[in-house]
Amino acid sequence: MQAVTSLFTGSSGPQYLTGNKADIDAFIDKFDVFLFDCDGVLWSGDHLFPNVPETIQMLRDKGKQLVFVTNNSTKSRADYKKKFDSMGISANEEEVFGSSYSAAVYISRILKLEPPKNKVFVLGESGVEQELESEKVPYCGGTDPLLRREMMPEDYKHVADGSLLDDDVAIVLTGLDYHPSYLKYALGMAYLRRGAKFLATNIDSTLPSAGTLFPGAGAISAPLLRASAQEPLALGKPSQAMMDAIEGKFQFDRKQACMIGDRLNTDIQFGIEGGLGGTLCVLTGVSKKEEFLAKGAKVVPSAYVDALGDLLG
Ligand SMILES: O=C(O)[C@H](O)[C@H](O)COP(=O)(O)O
Ligand SMILES: [Mg+2]
Repeated sequence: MQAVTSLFTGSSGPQYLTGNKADIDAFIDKFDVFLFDCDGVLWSGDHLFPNVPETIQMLRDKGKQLVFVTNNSTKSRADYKKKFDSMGISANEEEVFGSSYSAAVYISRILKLEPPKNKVFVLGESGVEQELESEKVPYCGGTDPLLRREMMPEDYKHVADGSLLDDDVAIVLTGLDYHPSYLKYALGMAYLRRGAKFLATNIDSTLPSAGTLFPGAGAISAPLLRASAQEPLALGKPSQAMMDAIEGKFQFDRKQACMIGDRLNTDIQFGIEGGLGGTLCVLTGVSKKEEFLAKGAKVVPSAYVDALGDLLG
């Protein structure tokens, strides 16, 4: 893959901003809009990183437009509003654009499948279900307690003869699922073999939480990729379908926008491929500075900080 570097990456590589107030202020002044990743930038699971609410407020006080762009599909925009409130972060539900919403919008407004054959089989949590509901897209699977059980001998026959399948399913959508089961995978595979479209909210391999890494959405969908020999269309970062939808909803000049994230192959690549004015890598999550400082690094941000709170200078 051709190296993708940000417009503002000086010849000397990405700018290290931590501890340099003048450079921080100059960097912030370049942009009117900040797209914020969440996991690994604002928090790690339920652990809020230091000075995050103050940093968000500082940018608001400078009149910056903020959009929260997360690949974490387990929560809906309404759920994120609750999480922001619980952590004292001033943010509105309308400012959230998650991968579950991105997938729901793609299905309802781009695919626009005709009922009744427009149902989605979900391998994921309630965030996906809530966003499908918000777009009036029918679904099954997901958090259905009937699927959180052992595969029974008779299930094989009922999957094979179709009696356990819903004939209206036209899409299999995978996200981060904390309750995967062999039965869910068996149903997902049966729908794909019937010709259902294979979509994913995102395919991040890992999830940063509690200061370490856990299996991510991509690890959850991997068994289906292997079993079906099909690749899903991923609608989260770095998908440019998501960037186009965000630009359409929030109306901003990409050159005046900066993507802030902790992961090179989602957040930073998303900002760079989207032609944004800049990207800022925060080192409290997945990616390490050695990855983008290395000679010939493939994805290089414009600048980086040790932690988001460093922007307070
Ligand atoms: O596995 C996942 O889904 C990701 O690790 C998680 O969603 C990342 O969320 P983000 O950093 O985009 O907020
Ligand atoms: Mg992240």
